[in-house]
Amino acid sequence: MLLTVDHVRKTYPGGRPVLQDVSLALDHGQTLALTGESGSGKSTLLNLVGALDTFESGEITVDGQALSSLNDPGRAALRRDRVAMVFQQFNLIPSLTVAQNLSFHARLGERLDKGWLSDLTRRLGLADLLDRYPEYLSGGQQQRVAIGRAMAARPKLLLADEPTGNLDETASAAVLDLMLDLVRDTGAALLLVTHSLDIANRLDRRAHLASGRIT
Ligand SMILES: Nc1ncnc2c1ncn2[C@@H]1O[C@H](COP(=O)(O)OP(=O)(O)OP(=O)(O)O)[C@@H](O)[C@H]1O
Repeated sequence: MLLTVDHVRKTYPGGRPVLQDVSLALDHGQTLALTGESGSGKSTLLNLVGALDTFESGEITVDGQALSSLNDPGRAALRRDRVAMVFQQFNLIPSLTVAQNLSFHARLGERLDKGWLSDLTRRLGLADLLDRYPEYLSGGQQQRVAIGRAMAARPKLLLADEPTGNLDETASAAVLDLMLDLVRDTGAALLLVTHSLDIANRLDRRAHLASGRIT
């Protein structure tokens, strides 16, 4: 298994547990849609898997690494080398051009493969936009850059939090197609949070989060 989430519990300070007892597993190359009501903890779970936040009990393993055993540098290395994230708000770096955004993560991990990057740029339709800054791009273009930035380092696991949530129907369809193609071609696994059943149905499996558990 590439990812296992085993009886994970997460409580934010001063609150009730958001995740009570969450377990799921994802194999290499598999795609899983995570659905659930607003506030059910989907982003929380994604952040835990992406080692952006910690949990109080249970265990998460990513590519054989138990996250509870990692210190801050270990978590940073996991995010740099094996996991990539795409967010609803795109989260591009505004002071960097498209070209610089695209290579940013791969450079950090010293995993920049220029042939792959130019292939990605072409596939994502970004070749004519490389010198632009994010504020001069449409939402769909920004999300294509974010996907390119995520996939440039060839992550084993892509985490996507409502990646089409800010896009119109046409741009959503294009972004989803590109993301699924890239994930399949690179053998990456995908854990994708969505409110859309249509999107969830395009993925291999579906998990629903409610009352702090997968149902
Ligand atoms: N940093 C935080 N500190 C305290 N509470 C938080 C924090 N982040 C999220 N929460 C709370 O945890 C619960 C789950 O939030 P989360 O964002 O994971 O849900 P979600 O399922 O992704 O929701 P949505 O679909 O609306 O994005 C919510 O009640 C939220 O208010």
